[in-house]
Amino acid sequence: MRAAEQAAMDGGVSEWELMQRAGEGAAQWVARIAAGRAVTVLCGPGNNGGDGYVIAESLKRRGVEVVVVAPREPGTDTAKTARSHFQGEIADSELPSSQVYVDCLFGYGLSRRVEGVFAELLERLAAVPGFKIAIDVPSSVASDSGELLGPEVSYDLTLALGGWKLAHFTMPAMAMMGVKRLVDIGLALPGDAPRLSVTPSISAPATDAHKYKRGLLAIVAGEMPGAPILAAEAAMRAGAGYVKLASEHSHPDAPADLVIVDGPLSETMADDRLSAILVGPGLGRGDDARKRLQIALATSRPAIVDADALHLLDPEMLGQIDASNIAVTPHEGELTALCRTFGIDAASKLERARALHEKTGMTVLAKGPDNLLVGASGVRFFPTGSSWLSTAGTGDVLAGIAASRLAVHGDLFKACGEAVWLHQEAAHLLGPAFTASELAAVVSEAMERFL
Ligand SMILES: NC(=O)C1=CN([C@@H]2O[C@H](COP(=O)(O)OP(=O)(O)OC[C@H]3O[C@@H](n4cnc5c(N)ncnc54)[C@H](O)[C@@H]3O)[C@@H](O)[C@H]2O)[C@@H](O)CC1
Ligand SMILES: Nc1ncnc2c1ncn2[C@@H]1O[C@H](COP(=O)(O)OP(=O)(O)O)[C@@H](O)[C@H]1O
Ligand SMILES: [K+]
Repeated sequence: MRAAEQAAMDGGVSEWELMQRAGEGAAQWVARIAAGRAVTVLCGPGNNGGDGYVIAESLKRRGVEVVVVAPREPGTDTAKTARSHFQGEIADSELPSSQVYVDCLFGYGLSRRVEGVFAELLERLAAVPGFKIAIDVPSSVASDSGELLGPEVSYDLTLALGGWKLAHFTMPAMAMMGVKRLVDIGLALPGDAPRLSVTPSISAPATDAHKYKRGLLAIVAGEMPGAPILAAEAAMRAGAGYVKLASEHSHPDAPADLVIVDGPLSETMADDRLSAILVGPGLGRGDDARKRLQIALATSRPAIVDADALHLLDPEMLGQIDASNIAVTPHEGELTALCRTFGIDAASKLERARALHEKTGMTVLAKGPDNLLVGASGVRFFPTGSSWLSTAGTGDVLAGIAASRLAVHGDLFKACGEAVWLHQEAAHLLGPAFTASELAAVVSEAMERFL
């Protein structure tokens, strides 16, 4: 953001002009929400506070009753300019009772824990009823990590200024932001900046499609039969023309349309029509599992590696293959295990996922409420999905969808992104309290949104 703002200023747009755009853009939202009700604006000492004075003045001009609470005088030149343009009432620390609150204490300049008068104000803000709006980011949130550096306030709306910050899509910060909207202030973000994933567009099979052309996916089963079946159920509904389960177990409950191959894995993997491989769900973690993983990866086919397999991957195994053919889909615990194995010591989820990608060449989909994808096309965050996804087996469904998409087009980064969207849409269709197999069953219905 600082680079983008600097570029705009080098191009002749002053910081004051940017602040006016940000403040006016935010004030339009606030005025609509206030709908005639009184508004209290909390202004901090930096440019986030400056935005607050612009918002307050703009609201006043529109006839809205406004009180500014500012425990400190502005410290930056631009915020001082903004302050001087505000003609209304300023209180120094008491939070008046109001129906709409606008929090402009700190933005991306927050650099240490919020304490003293600012912490007290945020604690009071947390306790009062009313509609609460965070400007740019909630004031106790570190915008680059999503870490909480002060009192937790539950906001109804967060207005990001000029561009999304990492905190907008990272836990724990994103959970307190309410609805999120972006206020455009005319900045051009650098091409390699982390971005929000855009809704994918999925094509129906070509007119001349047949099952192999649409993609043959092999799912490598292992010790536990349930997980690969769940993945297969999802994969059969996510685009691949042919899904095979390579298993040495009997699967009496497997659907009739799933082909189960029980011969030696090396023979199944020798089929040169294979477009993609999924290995990990239900694999087990013993010697046999390790061998199966090695056989699967030795094919050099694009692969989704998930669940148990994430505890077996190590630098030695990757040393023998082209790891750029692999996407891993770890949850928090699996990401920690991978970082341990590959000697990565980084603090935030983004830094860990990025380091894992850079060190190994693998595409990394670090899943969870704050899904994050790092790979050949950069970094992508995703809109928040249904928290009902937090149930056993939904990870297997995600892996099945990703592997199926991979079998269709062979692009790891794209497959992982599409999988997150399809997974979330399937959850959305089901509403509350579904099971993983119900989730797998509606993946084809979810597909409709993206065709
Ligand atoms: N630079 C620009 O071009 C623009 C910036 N804008 C706004 O400016 C914000 C960033 O402004 P700043 O960089 O001035 O930073 P902030 O306004 O976020 O806060 C920084 C100020 O607070 C102090 N501070 C940091 N942590 C503190 C703590 N825990 N307790 C007490 N004081 C603390 C700092 O020393 C500094 O004075 C953005 O979030 C956005 O709202 C917008 O106006 C758009 C244009
Ligand atoms: N609170 C949540 N909000 C949104 N999505 C979630 C939440 N918790 C989990 N998920 C999603 O559900 C899936 C869970 O996967 P995982 O942890 O591997 O479960 P399992 O191993 O039981 O299949 C992931 O895709 C994750 O992103
Ligand atoms: K703020």
